[in-house]
Amino acid sequence: KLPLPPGPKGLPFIGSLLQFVRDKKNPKPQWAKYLDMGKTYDSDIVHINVLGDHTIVLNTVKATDELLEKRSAIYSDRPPMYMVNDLCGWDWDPAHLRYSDHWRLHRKLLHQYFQPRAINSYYPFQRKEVSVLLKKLLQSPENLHSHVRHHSGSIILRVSYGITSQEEKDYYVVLANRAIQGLIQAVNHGSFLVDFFPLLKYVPSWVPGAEFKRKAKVWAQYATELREGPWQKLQAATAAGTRVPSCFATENMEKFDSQLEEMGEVIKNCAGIAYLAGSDTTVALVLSTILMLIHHPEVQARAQAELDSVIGTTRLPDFSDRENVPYIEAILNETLRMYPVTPLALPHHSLEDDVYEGYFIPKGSTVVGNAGAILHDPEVYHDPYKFNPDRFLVRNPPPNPALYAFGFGRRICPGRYLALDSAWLVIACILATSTIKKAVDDNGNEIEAVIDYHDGLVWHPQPFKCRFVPRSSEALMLMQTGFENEADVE
Ligand code: HEM
Repeated sequence: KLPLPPGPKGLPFIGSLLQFVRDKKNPKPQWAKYLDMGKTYDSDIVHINVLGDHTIVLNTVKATDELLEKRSAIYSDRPPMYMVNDLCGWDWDPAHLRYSDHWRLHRKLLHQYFQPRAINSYYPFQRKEVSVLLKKLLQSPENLHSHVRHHSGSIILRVSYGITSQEEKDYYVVLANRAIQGLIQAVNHGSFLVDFFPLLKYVPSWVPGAEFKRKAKVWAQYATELREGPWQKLQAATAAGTRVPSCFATENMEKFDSQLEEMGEVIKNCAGIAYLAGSDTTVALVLSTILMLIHHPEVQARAQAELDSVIGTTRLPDFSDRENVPYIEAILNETLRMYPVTPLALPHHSLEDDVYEGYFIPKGSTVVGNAGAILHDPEVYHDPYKFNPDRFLVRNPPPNPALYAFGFGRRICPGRYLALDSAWLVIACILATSTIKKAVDDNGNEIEAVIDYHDGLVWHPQPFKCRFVPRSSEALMLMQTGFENEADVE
Protein backbone atom coordinates (compact mmCIF):
# COMPACT_ATOMS: atom_id res chain seq x y z
CA LYS A 1 0.00 0.00 0.00
CA LEU A 2 2.99 2.30 0.19
CA PRO A 3 3.59 4.81 -2.62
CA LEU A 4 6.32 4.43 -5.21
CA PRO A 5 9.11 7.04 -4.98
CA PRO A 6 8.09 10.31 -6.68
CA GLY A 7 8.87 10.90 -10.34
CA PRO A 8 7.42 12.10 -13.64
CA LYS A 9 3.84 10.97 -14.18
CA GLY A 10 4.13 10.27 -17.89
CA LEU A 11 1.35 9.14 -20.21
CA PRO A 12 -0.95 6.16 -19.73
CA PHE A 13 0.73 2.89 -20.74
CA ILE A 14 3.96 4.31 -22.22
CA GLY A 15 4.72 6.26 -19.03
CA SER A 16 7.72 8.58 -19.40
CA LEU A 17 9.06 7.11 -22.63
CA LEU A 18 8.58 10.22 -24.78
CA GLN A 19 8.92 12.74 -22.03
CA PHE A 20 12.19 11.58 -20.62
CA VAL A 21 13.99 8.57 -22.01
CA ARG A 22 14.06 9.94 -25.54
CA ASP A 23 14.68 13.51 -24.43
CA LYS A 24 17.57 14.35 -26.73
CA LYS A 25 17.03 18.13 -26.74
CA ASN A 26 18.20 18.71 -23.18
CA PRO A 27 22.02 18.93 -23.48
CA LYS A 28 22.65 18.01 -19.84
CA PRO A 29 24.21 14.62 -19.17
CA GLN A 30 21.82 11.96 -17.98
CA TRP A 31 23.15 11.99 -14.39
CA ALA A 32 22.41 15.73 -14.16
CA LYS A 33 18.90 15.23 -15.57
CA TYR A 34 18.26 12.65 -12.85
CA LEU A 35 19.62 15.08 -10.25
CA ASP A 36 17.27 17.83 -11.50
CA MET A 37 14.41 15.39 -11.31
CA GLY A 38 15.25 14.65 -7.66
CA LYS A 39 15.21 18.40 -6.94
CA THR A 40 11.85 18.81 -8.72
CA TYR A 41 10.27 16.12 -6.55
CA ASP A 42 12.31 17.04 -3.46
CA SER A 43 13.44 13.48 -2.97
CA ASP A 44 16.80 11.70 -2.95
CA ILE A 45 15.31 8.83 -4.91
CA VAL A 46 13.11 9.07 -7.99
CA HIS A 47 10.97 6.60 -9.88
CA ILE A 48 10.55 6.51 -13.64
CA ASN A 49 7.98 4.30 -15.25
CA VAL A 50 8.44 3.38 -18.88
CA LEU A 51 5.98 0.85 -20.25
CA GLY A 52 5.55 -0.66 -16.78
CA ASP A 53 9.31 -1.02 -16.31
CA HIS A 54 10.39 0.56 -13.01
CA THR A 55 13.66 2.48 -12.84
CA ILE A 56 14.68 3.81 -9.43
CA VAL A 57 17.48 6.37 -9.36
CA LEU A 58 19.45 6.93 -6.15
CA ASN A 59 20.87 10.46 -6.02
CA THR A 60 22.60 10.52 -2.60
CA VAL A 61 25.20 8.63 -0.58
CA LYS A 62 22.50 7.97 2.01
CA ALA A 63 20.35 6.10 -0.54
CA THR A 64 23.19 4.14 -2.21
CA ASP A 65 24.66 3.21 1.19
CA GLU A 66 21.33 2.00 2.48
CA LEU A 67 20.23 0.05 -0.58
CA LEU A 68 23.22 -0.94 -2.71
CA GLU A 69 25.67 -1.46 0.18
CA LYS A 70 23.72 -2.45 3.33
CA ARG A 71 20.99 -4.35 1.48
CA SER A 72 23.32 -5.63 -1.24
CA ALA A 73 21.93 -9.19 -0.84
CA ILE A 74 18.83 -8.06 -2.76
CA TYR A 75 20.35 -5.32 -4.98
CA SER A 76 23.24 -7.10 -6.71
CA ASP A 77 21.44 -8.57 -9.69
CA ARG A 78 21.57 -7.06 -13.20
CA PRO A 79 18.55 -6.27 -15.37
CA PRO A 80 17.97 -8.67 -18.29
CA MET A 81 19.29 -6.14 -20.92
CA TYR A 82 17.74 -7.82 -24.00
CA MET A 83 19.36 -5.56 -26.60
CA VAL A 84 22.92 -5.94 -25.42
CA ASN A 85 22.80 -9.52 -24.14
CA ASP A 86 20.35 -11.37 -26.40
CA LEU A 87 20.84 -9.45 -29.65
CA CYS A 88 24.39 -8.12 -29.46
CA GLY A 89 25.91 -11.26 -27.97
CA TRP A 90 27.29 -9.82 -24.71
CA ASP A 91 25.55 -12.40 -22.52
CA TRP A 92 28.93 -13.92 -21.58
CA ASP A 93 30.19 -10.63 -20.09
CA PRO A 94 30.66 -11.07 -16.30
CA ALA A 95 29.53 -7.46 -15.78
CA HIS A 96 26.11 -8.42 -17.24
CA LEU A 97 25.65 -11.77 -15.48
CA ARG A 98 22.68 -12.20 -13.18
CA TYR A 99 23.47 -12.48 -9.46
CA SER A 100 24.19 -16.21 -9.22
CA ASP A 101 26.84 -18.82 -8.44
CA HIS A 102 27.97 -18.53 -12.06
CA TRP A 103 28.64 -14.80 -11.52
CA ARG A 104 30.39 -15.56 -8.18
CA LEU A 105 32.83 -17.91 -9.95
CA HIS A 106 33.81 -15.07 -12.31
CA ARG A 107 34.00 -12.48 -9.57
CA LYS A 108 36.31 -14.65 -7.44
CA LEU A 109 38.79 -15.11 -10.27
CA LEU A 110 38.81 -11.41 -11.10
CA HIS A 111 39.16 -10.44 -7.45
CA GLN A 112 42.14 -12.75 -6.92
CA TYR A 113 44.01 -11.36 -9.89
CA PHE A 114 43.17 -7.66 -9.52
CA GLN A 115 43.10 -7.17 -5.73
CA PRO A 116 45.61 -4.71 -4.21
CA ARG A 117 47.92 -7.50 -3.01
CA ALA A 118 48.24 -8.94 -6.52
CA ILE A 119 48.61 -5.89 -8.70
CA ASN A 120 52.12 -4.78 -7.83
CA SER A 121 53.38 -7.63 -10.00
CA TYR A 122 52.03 -5.63 -12.96
CA TYR A 123 54.16 -2.56 -12.15
CA PRO A 124 56.88 -3.53 -14.66
CA PHE A 125 54.35 -3.51 -17.55
CA GLN A 126 52.94 -0.21 -16.38
CA ARG A 127 56.42 1.35 -16.23
CA LYS A 128 57.26 -0.02 -19.65
CA GLU A 129 54.08 1.35 -21.23
CA VAL A 130 54.55 4.77 -19.59
CA SER A 131 58.01 4.87 -21.15
CA VAL A 132 56.46 4.21 -24.57
CA LEU A 133 53.78 6.82 -23.94
CA LEU A 134 56.17 9.61 -22.88
CA LYS A 135 58.18 9.19 -26.06
CA LYS A 136 55.02 9.29 -28.19
CA LEU A 137 53.71 12.41 -26.44
CA LEU A 138 56.95 14.13 -27.27
CA GLN A 139 56.96 13.06 -30.91
CA SER A 140 53.31 13.41 -31.90
CA PRO A 141 51.16 15.10 -29.24
CA GLU A 142 48.47 15.65 -31.87
CA ASN A 143 47.68 11.93 -31.53
CA LEU A 144 47.23 12.19 -27.76
CA HIS A 145 43.92 10.31 -27.64
CA SER A 146 45.20 7.40 -29.67
CA HIS A 147 48.45 7.23 -27.64
CA VAL A 148 46.56 7.09 -24.34
CA ARG A 149 44.24 4.40 -25.71
CA HIS A 150 47.19 2.29 -26.83
CA HIS A 151 48.87 2.79 -23.45
CA SER A 152 45.89 1.46 -21.42
CA GLY A 153 45.10 -1.26 -23.94
CA SER A 154 48.70 -2.51 -24.02
CA ILE A 155 48.79 -2.93 -20.22
CA ILE A 156 45.55 -4.86 -20.04
CA LEU A 157 46.41 -7.05 -23.05
CA ARG A 158 49.69 -7.99 -21.40
CA VAL A 159 48.07 -8.64 -18.02
CA SER A 160 45.09 -10.59 -19.41
CA TYR A 161 46.53 -12.58 -22.32
CA GLY A 162 50.31 -12.20 -22.11
CA ILE A 163 50.41 -10.29 -25.42
CA THR A 164 53.79 -8.59 -25.80
CA SER A 165 54.27 -7.83 -29.49
CA GLN A 166 53.59 -4.19 -30.32
CA GLU A 167 51.95 -5.11 -33.61
CA GLU A 168 49.47 -7.44 -31.90
CA LYS A 169 48.76 -4.96 -29.12
CA ASP A 170 47.96 -2.29 -31.69
CA TYR A 171 45.66 -4.64 -33.59
CA TYR A 172 43.71 -5.69 -30.49
CA VAL A 173 43.43 -2.13 -29.14
CA VAL A 174 41.63 -1.14 -32.34
CA LEU A 175 39.43 -4.21 -32.14
CA ALA A 176 38.42 -3.42 -28.53
CA ASN A 177 37.63 0.18 -29.41
CA ARG A 178 35.31 -0.93 -32.20
CA ALA A 179 33.49 -3.37 -29.91
CA ILE A 180 33.14 -0.75 -27.17
CA GLN A 181 31.43 1.74 -29.50
CA GLY A 182 28.60 -0.74 -30.13
CA LEU A 183 28.41 -1.87 -26.53
CA ILE A 184 28.10 1.67 -25.19
CA GLN A 185 25.09 2.33 -27.39
CA ALA A 186 23.42 -1.01 -26.84
CA VAL A 187 23.82 -1.15 -23.06
CA ASN A 188 22.12 2.18 -22.39
CA HIS A 189 18.87 1.29 -20.62
CA GLY A 190 16.06 3.03 -22.49
CA SER A 191 17.71 3.57 -25.86
CA PHE A 192 16.07 0.54 -27.47
CA LEU A 193 12.41 -0.44 -27.17
CA VAL A 194 13.32 -4.10 -27.14
CA ASP A 195 14.52 -3.61 -23.54
CA PHE A 196 10.90 -2.86 -22.63
CA PHE A 197 9.21 -5.21 -25.15
CA PRO A 198 11.40 -8.33 -25.19
CA LEU A 199 9.21 -9.93 -27.85
CA LEU A 200 10.58 -7.40 -30.35
CA LYS A 201 13.78 -9.42 -30.47
CA TYR A 202 11.97 -11.93 -32.71
CA VAL A 203 11.13 -9.30 -35.36
CA PRO A 204 13.02 -10.18 -38.60
CA SER A 205 15.73 -7.64 -39.40
CA TRP A 206 14.27 -6.82 -42.87
CA VAL A 207 11.03 -5.47 -41.33
CA PRO A 208 10.82 -1.66 -41.69
CA GLY A 209 11.63 -0.09 -38.32
CA ALA A 210 13.81 -3.03 -37.26
CA GLU A 211 16.95 -0.92 -37.57
CA PHE A 212 17.92 -2.07 -34.07
CA LYS A 213 18.21 -5.65 -35.33
CA ARG A 214 20.53 -4.62 -38.15
CA LYS A 215 22.69 -2.62 -35.75
CA ALA A 216 22.72 -5.51 -33.30
CA LYS A 217 24.00 -7.87 -36.00
CA VAL A 218 27.02 -5.67 -36.72
CA TRP A 219 27.75 -5.04 -33.03
CA ALA A 220 27.43 -8.75 -32.23
CA GLN A 221 30.16 -9.45 -34.78
CA TYR A 222 32.48 -7.00 -32.99
CA ALA A 223 31.62 -8.57 -29.62
CA THR A 224 32.57 -12.00 -30.95
CA GLU A 225 35.85 -10.71 -32.37
CA LEU A 226 36.73 -9.15 -29.03
CA ARG A 227 36.07 -12.30 -27.04
CA GLU A 228 37.49 -14.78 -29.52
CA GLY A 229 40.44 -12.91 -31.10
CA PRO A 230 43.07 -12.80 -28.35
CA TRP A 231 41.74 -15.99 -26.75
CA GLN A 232 42.10 -18.09 -29.92
CA LYS A 233 45.56 -16.65 -30.42
CA LEU A 234 46.54 -17.73 -26.92
CA GLN A 235 45.09 -21.23 -27.45
CA ALA A 236 46.98 -21.62 -30.72
CA ALA A 237 50.24 -20.52 -29.11
CA THR A 238 49.70 -22.91 -26.18
CA ALA A 239 48.93 -25.81 -28.55
CA ALA A 240 52.03 -25.02 -30.61
CA GLY A 241 54.14 -25.03 -27.44
CA THR A 242 55.14 -21.39 -27.98
CA ARG A 243 55.95 -19.70 -24.68
CA VAL A 244 53.28 -17.28 -23.54
CA PRO A 245 54.39 -15.07 -20.64
CA SER A 246 52.55 -15.57 -17.36
CA CYS A 247 49.24 -13.69 -17.36
CA PHE A 248 45.64 -13.94 -16.10
CA ALA A 249 44.70 -16.54 -18.73
CA THR A 250 47.77 -18.80 -18.49
CA GLU A 251 47.94 -18.70 -14.68
CA ASN A 252 44.30 -19.63 -14.33
CA MET A 253 44.46 -22.31 -17.00
CA GLU A 254 47.34 -23.92 -15.10
CA LYS A 255 45.55 -23.53 -11.78
CA PHE A 256 42.34 -25.12 -13.08
CA ASP A 257 44.05 -27.61 -15.36
CA SER A 258 41.92 -30.52 -14.14
CA GLN A 259 38.64 -28.51 -14.33
CA LEU A 260 39.08 -26.82 -17.69
CA GLU A 261 35.77 -28.13 -19.01
CA GLU A 262 33.94 -26.07 -16.37
CA MET A 263 36.45 -23.27 -15.84
CA GLY A 264 37.73 -22.72 -19.39
CA GLU A 265 34.74 -20.56 -20.31
CA VAL A 266 34.91 -18.66 -17.02
CA ILE A 267 38.58 -17.82 -17.57
CA LYS A 268 37.84 -16.79 -21.16
CA ASN A 269 34.95 -14.53 -20.05
CA CYS A 270 37.02 -12.87 -17.32
CA ALA A 271 39.97 -12.23 -19.63
CA GLY A 272 37.50 -10.78 -22.17
CA ILE A 273 35.90 -8.34 -19.73
CA ALA A 274 39.25 -7.28 -18.28
CA TYR A 275 40.47 -6.56 -21.82
CA LEU A 276 37.28 -4.63 -22.62
CA ALA A 277 36.91 -2.72 -19.33
CA GLY A 278 40.60 -1.93 -19.08
CA SER A 279 40.76 -0.57 -22.63
CA ASP A 280 38.36 2.33 -22.42
CA THR A 281 37.69 3.52 -18.89
CA THR A 282 41.25 4.32 -17.81
CA VAL A 283 41.65 6.26 -21.06
CA ALA A 284 38.79 8.57 -20.05
CA LEU A 285 40.31 9.19 -16.61
CA VAL A 286 43.77 10.01 -17.99
CA LEU A 287 42.39 12.29 -20.72
CA SER A 288 40.09 14.13 -18.31
CA THR A 289 43.02 14.74 -15.95
CA ILE A 290 45.17 16.11 -18.78
CA LEU A 291 42.30 18.37 -19.83
CA MET A 292 41.93 19.70 -16.28
CA LEU A 293 45.67 20.34 -16.07
CA ILE A 294 45.63 22.36 -19.30
CA HIS A 295 42.95 24.56 -17.75
CA HIS A 296 44.75 24.88 -14.41
CA PRO A 297 48.43 25.80 -14.96
CA GLU A 298 48.63 26.78 -11.27
CA VAL A 299 47.78 23.17 -10.33
CA GLN A 300 50.50 21.88 -12.66
CA ALA A 301 53.07 24.25 -11.14
CA ARG A 302 52.20 23.16 -7.62
CA ALA A 303 52.35 19.46 -8.53
CA GLN A 304 55.72 19.96 -10.22
CA ALA A 305 57.12 21.75 -7.17
CA GLU A 306 56.01 18.81 -5.00
CA LEU A 307 57.53 16.25 -7.38
CA ASP A 308 60.82 18.17 -7.62
CA SER A 309 61.20 18.52 -3.88
CA VAL A 310 60.34 14.89 -3.06
CA ILE A 311 61.84 13.02 -6.03
CA GLY A 312 64.30 15.46 -7.57
CA THR A 313 64.69 15.95 -11.29
CA THR A 314 66.98 13.12 -12.32
CA ARG A 315 64.55 10.21 -12.34
CA LEU A 316 60.89 9.46 -13.05
CA PRO A 317 58.38 9.12 -10.20
CA ASP A 318 57.60 5.53 -9.28
CA PHE A 319 54.94 3.71 -7.28
CA SER A 320 57.13 3.75 -4.15
CA ASP A 321 56.91 7.58 -4.20
CA ARG A 322 53.14 7.66 -4.29
CA GLU A 323 52.33 8.36 -0.66
CA ASN A 324 54.96 11.09 -0.52
CA VAL A 325 53.35 13.17 -3.29
CA PRO A 326 49.76 13.60 -2.05
CA TYR A 327 49.00 16.51 -4.38
CA ILE A 328 49.19 14.20 -7.45
CA GLU A 329 46.71 11.88 -5.73
CA ALA A 330 44.47 14.86 -4.98
CA ILE A 331 44.50 15.91 -8.66
CA LEU A 332 43.38 12.45 -9.73
CA ASN A 333 40.70 12.32 -7.04
CA GLU A 334 39.38 15.72 -8.00
CA THR A 335 39.19 14.75 -11.69
CA LEU A 336 37.41 11.53 -10.85
CA ARG A 337 34.98 13.56 -8.76
CA MET A 338 34.23 16.26 -11.30
CA TYR A 339 34.29 14.03 -14.36
CA PRO A 340 33.45 10.53 -13.13
CA VAL A 341 34.22 8.04 -15.89
CA THR A 342 31.00 6.08 -15.37
CA PRO A 343 28.62 8.62 -13.79
CA LEU A 344 25.68 6.19 -13.66
CA ALA A 345 27.79 3.07 -12.99
CA LEU A 346 25.98 0.00 -14.35
CA PRO A 347 22.34 -0.63 -13.44
CA HIS A 348 21.55 -3.05 -10.59
CA HIS A 349 18.29 -5.01 -10.36
CA SER A 350 16.24 -5.72 -7.24
CA LEU A 351 15.46 -9.31 -6.30
CA GLU A 352 12.72 -8.64 -3.72
CA ASP A 353 10.05 -6.08 -2.89
CA ASP A 354 11.54 -3.51 -0.53
CA VAL A 355 10.77 -0.28 1.31
CA TYR A 356 13.00 2.81 1.59
CA GLU A 357 11.99 5.85 3.65
CA GLY A 358 8.32 4.95 3.31
CA TYR A 359 8.50 4.31 -0.46
CA PHE A 360 7.80 0.98 -2.10
CA ILE A 361 10.47 -0.45 -4.41
CA PRO A 362 8.98 -3.31 -6.43
CA LYS A 363 10.95 -6.51 -7.04
CA GLY A 364 12.49 -6.41 -10.52
CA SER A 365 13.22 -2.67 -10.49
CA THR A 366 16.25 -1.37 -12.35
CA VAL A 367 18.21 0.50 -9.67
CA VAL A 368 20.71 3.16 -10.74
CA GLY A 369 23.34 4.56 -8.36
CA ASN A 370 23.86 8.14 -9.57
CA ALA A 371 27.59 8.59 -8.89
CA GLY A 372 27.57 11.86 -10.86
CA ALA A 373 24.98 13.36 -8.48
CA ILE A 374 26.77 12.10 -5.37
CA LEU A 375 30.11 13.48 -6.53
CA HIS A 376 28.50 16.88 -7.14
CA ASP A 377 26.50 16.97 -3.93
CA PRO A 378 27.30 20.27 -2.13
CA GLU A 379 26.51 18.61 1.21
CA VAL A 380 29.42 16.24 0.62
CA TYR A 381 31.78 18.29 -1.58
CA HIS A 382 31.73 22.04 -0.94
CA ASP A 383 31.45 24.15 -4.11
CA PRO A 384 31.23 20.98 -6.23
CA TYR A 385 31.53 22.56 -9.70
CA LYS A 386 34.93 24.04 -8.87
CA PHE A 387 38.10 22.06 -9.67
CA ASN A 388 39.91 22.14 -6.36
CA PRO A 389 42.36 19.31 -5.52
CA ASP A 390 43.07 21.02 -2.18
CA ARG A 391 39.72 19.85 -0.84
CA PHE A 392 41.35 16.44 -0.28
CA LEU A 393 44.36 17.80 1.61
CA VAL A 394 42.59 19.33 4.61
CA ARG A 395 42.42 17.75 8.08
CA ASN A 396 38.93 16.26 7.57
CA PRO A 397 38.70 15.67 3.83
CA PRO A 398 35.46 14.68 2.10
CA PRO A 399 35.07 10.99 1.09
CA ASN A 400 37.43 9.62 -1.53
CA PRO A 401 35.53 9.82 -4.88
CA ALA A 402 36.71 6.29 -5.70
CA LEU A 403 34.12 5.10 -3.18
CA TYR A 404 31.38 6.04 -5.66
CA ALA A 405 33.10 6.42 -9.03
CA PHE A 406 33.61 2.66 -9.41
CA GLY A 407 30.07 1.54 -8.65
CA PHE A 408 28.46 0.06 -5.60
CA GLY A 409 28.11 -2.89 -3.25
CA ARG A 410 28.94 -6.40 -4.39
CA ARG A 411 29.20 -5.33 -8.05
CA ILE A 412 31.82 -2.63 -7.42
CA CYS A 413 34.51 -2.59 -10.10
CA PRO A 414 37.18 -5.22 -9.40
CA GLY A 415 39.67 -3.46 -11.72
CA ARG A 416 39.70 -0.17 -9.81
CA TYR A 417 43.12 -0.58 -8.21
CA LEU A 418 44.78 -1.39 -11.52
CA ALA A 419 43.06 1.55 -13.22
CA LEU A 420 44.08 4.02 -10.51
CA ASP A 421 47.68 2.75 -10.49
CA SER A 422 47.96 3.12 -14.27
CA ALA A 423 46.48 6.62 -14.28
CA TRP A 424 48.65 7.72 -11.34
CA LEU A 425 51.91 6.69 -13.00
CA VAL A 426 50.97 8.41 -16.28
CA ILE A 427 50.04 11.71 -14.63
CA ALA A 428 52.99 11.72 -12.22
CA CYS A 429 55.48 11.00 -15.04
CA ILE A 430 53.97 13.58 -17.40
CA LEU A 431 54.03 16.29 -14.73
CA ALA A 432 57.56 15.42 -13.63
CA THR A 433 58.91 15.82 -17.13
CA SER A 434 56.73 18.28 -19.02
CA THR A 435 54.35 21.18 -18.78
CA ILE A 436 51.08 20.59 -20.58
CA LYS A 437 50.17 23.57 -22.75
CA LYS A 438 47.51 24.42 -25.28
CA ALA A 439 48.39 23.39 -28.83
CA VAL A 440 49.19 26.16 -31.33
CA ASP A 441 48.05 26.49 -34.94
CA ASP A 442 50.27 27.26 -37.93
CA ASN A 443 50.16 30.97 -37.09
CA GLY A 444 51.27 30.41 -33.52
CA ASN A 445 47.80 31.05 -32.07
CA GLU A 446 46.75 28.90 -29.15
CA ILE A 447 43.97 26.38 -29.82
CA GLU A 448 41.39 26.22 -27.06
CA ALA A 449 41.04 22.81 -25.35
CA VAL A 450 37.28 22.87 -24.93
CA ILE A 451 35.77 21.00 -21.97
CA ASP A 452 32.98 19.09 -23.66
CA TYR A 453 31.85 15.60 -22.79
CA HIS A 454 30.31 12.81 -24.76
CA ASP A 455 27.42 11.53 -22.65
CA GLY A 456 27.00 7.79 -22.36
CA LEU A 457 27.99 4.80 -20.28
CA VAL A 458 31.59 6.04 -20.27
CA TRP A 459 31.97 9.81 -19.95
CA HIS A 460 34.74 10.74 -22.41
CA PRO A 461 36.04 14.23 -23.10
CA GLN A 462 35.57 15.19 -26.75
CA PRO A 463 38.90 15.23 -28.64
CA PHE A 464 41.15 18.14 -27.68
CA LYS A 465 44.72 19.08 -28.55
CA CYS A 466 47.73 20.06 -26.41
CA ARG A 467 51.55 20.05 -26.25
CA PHE A 468 53.93 18.47 -23.77
CA VAL A 469 56.81 20.89 -23.33
CA PRO A 470 59.84 19.29 -21.59
CA ARG A 471 60.66 21.14 -18.38
CA SER A 472 64.46 20.95 -18.89
CA SER A 473 67.07 19.11 -20.92
CA GLU A 474 67.20 16.51 -18.14
CA ALA A 475 63.43 16.08 -18.39
CA LEU A 476 63.65 15.75 -22.16
CA MET A 477 66.14 12.94 -21.68
CA LEU A 478 63.81 11.21 -19.21
CA MET A 479 60.94 11.41 -21.69
CA GLN A 480 63.12 9.81 -24.33
CA THR A 481 64.57 7.05 -22.20
CA GLY A 482 61.68 6.31 -19.79
CA PHE A 483 62.22 3.65 -17.14
CA GLU A 484 65.44 2.23 -18.51
CA ASN A 485 65.34 -0.84 -16.26
CA GLU A 486 62.05 -1.94 -17.77
CA ALA A 487 63.14 -1.72 -21.40
CA ASP A 488 63.51 -5.52 -21.64
CA VAL A 489 60.36 -6.40 -19.70
CA GLU A 490 58.24 -8.83 -21.66
C1 HEM B 1 38.80 4.28 -14.51
C2 HEM B 1 38.61 3.01 -14.76
C3 HEM B 1 37.36 2.22 -14.43
C4 HEM B 1 36.12 2.67 -14.01
C5 HEM B 1 35.66 4.09 -13.75
C6 HEM B 1 35.29 1.51 -13.84
C7 HEM B 1 33.97 1.54 -13.42
C8 HEM B 1 33.17 0.44 -13.24
C9 HEM B 1 31.80 0.49 -12.80
C10 HEM B 1 31.02 1.75 -12.44
C11 HEM B 1 31.33 -0.78 -12.76
C12 HEM B 1 29.91 -1.23 -12.36
C13 HEM B 1 29.80 -1.33 -10.85
C14 HEM B 1 28.37 -1.55 -10.39
O1 HEM B 1 27.65 -2.33 -11.00
O2 HEM B 1 27.95 -0.93 -9.40
C15 HEM B 1 32.41 -1.65 -13.17
C16 HEM B 1 32.32 -3.01 -13.27
C17 HEM B 1 33.36 -3.81 -13.68
N1 HEM B 1 34.65 -3.42 -14.00
FE1 HEM B 1 35.37 -1.54 -14.00
N2 HEM B 1 36.01 0.39 -14.17
C18 HEM B 1 37.28 0.78 -14.52
C19 HEM B 1 38.33 -0.04 -14.90
C20 HEM B 1 38.29 -1.41 -14.93
C21 HEM B 1 39.41 -2.25 -15.24
C22 HEM B 1 40.85 -1.81 -15.55
C23 HEM B 1 38.95 -3.53 -15.19
C24 HEM B 1 39.80 -4.75 -15.45
C25 HEM B 1 39.98 -5.70 -14.65
C26 HEM B 1 37.54 -3.49 -14.84
C27 HEM B 1 36.70 -4.58 -14.70
C28 HEM B 1 35.37 -4.53 -14.33
C29 HEM B 1 34.50 -5.72 -14.21
C30 HEM B 1 34.90 -7.15 -14.45
C31 HEM B 1 33.25 -5.26 -13.79
C32 HEM B 1 31.99 -6.08 -13.54
C33 HEM B 1 31.80 -6.32 -12.04
C34 HEM B 1 30.54 -7.13 -11.73
O3 HEM B 1 29.52 -6.97 -12.41
O4 HEM B 1 30.59 -7.90 -10.78
N3 HEM B 1 37.18 -2.18 -14.70
N4 HEM B 1 33.52 -0.89 -13.45
